[in-house]
Amino acid sequence: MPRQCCRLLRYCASVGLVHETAPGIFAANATTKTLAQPAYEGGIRHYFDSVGPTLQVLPSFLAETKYQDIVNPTDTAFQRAFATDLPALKWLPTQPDLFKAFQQMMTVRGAPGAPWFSVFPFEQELGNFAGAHAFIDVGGGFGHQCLSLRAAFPSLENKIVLQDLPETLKQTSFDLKGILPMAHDFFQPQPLKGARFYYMRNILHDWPDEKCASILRNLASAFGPESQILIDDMVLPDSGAPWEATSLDIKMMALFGARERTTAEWLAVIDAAGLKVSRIVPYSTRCQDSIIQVVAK
Ligand SMILES: C[S@@+](CC[C@H](N)C(=O)[O-])C[C@H]1O[C@@H](n2cnc3c(N)ncnc32)[C@H](O)[C@@H]1O
Repeated sequence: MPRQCCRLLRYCASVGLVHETAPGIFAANATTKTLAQPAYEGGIRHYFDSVGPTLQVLPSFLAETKYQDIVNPTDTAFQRAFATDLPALKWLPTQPDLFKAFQQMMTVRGAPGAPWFSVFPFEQELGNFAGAHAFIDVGGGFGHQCLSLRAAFPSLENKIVLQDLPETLKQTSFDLKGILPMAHDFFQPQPLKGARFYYMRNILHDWPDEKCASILRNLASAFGPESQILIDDMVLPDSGAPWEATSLDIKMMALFGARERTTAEWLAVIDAAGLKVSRIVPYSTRCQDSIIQVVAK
């Protein structure tokens, strides 16, 4: 093996990324195999190429803005890092490689845990709903949540809709058979009326409070008598939040001018949209990823 490769692999072995089976001989381990999957590779690229440069400028950005709350998606450390006036979620789609890495990473976020619908009483809530669209994944990315729901509930075939920006839908390589893809901007009124579930995973944590209220109002405008919104996001504890949650919160601050939220903060945002919470069902213990069930007041 060339000396250069050996040197790099010796480093990888020292931090557990490969096994050193004999002097100068290396083998892939479970970590190597995980990180070689496109979704995890996407995660590494996203953190190196989009999050890293943003966090590098965050300290000076915070000092310049005198540690004020960051609530404007067009005035965050991200704009400084990438010399753009666009919000991160508008700029990233203009950079296909960075955007693909971000979307790939999202397909495995939370993947090792129990799926949300195995804890939230999904079937019971679905009841005998007979409308055309049972489940709309609003801002559903590459469609991974739609696919796992369809696999768990085959009767939902052709009743699940994946909505996202056209740039996202164009890039998905998943076989979306039985799922209806639809380009839709969630800052516009929801065109599909009367669905049972309007589901959003890791959407509202990307936006400041006012924008969240606007997204929620656009969904509520489509409510039929059986409709509800399911927000799938973290609920921060009032104290003692784990590092995974607090670091994601800082990422939301730095890139999007957004935040992870405590129960009180969720209740306030949902109330501002003229809606109410009917229950909160946590489904992952470590980060308190939860389904926040929202209904008309
Ligand atoms: C953090 S990702 C979450 C993706 C997916 N829900 C998940 O949990 O993996 C945010 C998603 O919002 C989409 N998005 C951003 N702005 C949007 C808009 N105005 N309308 C619809 N989707 C949008 C992005 O394309 C992206 O797929």
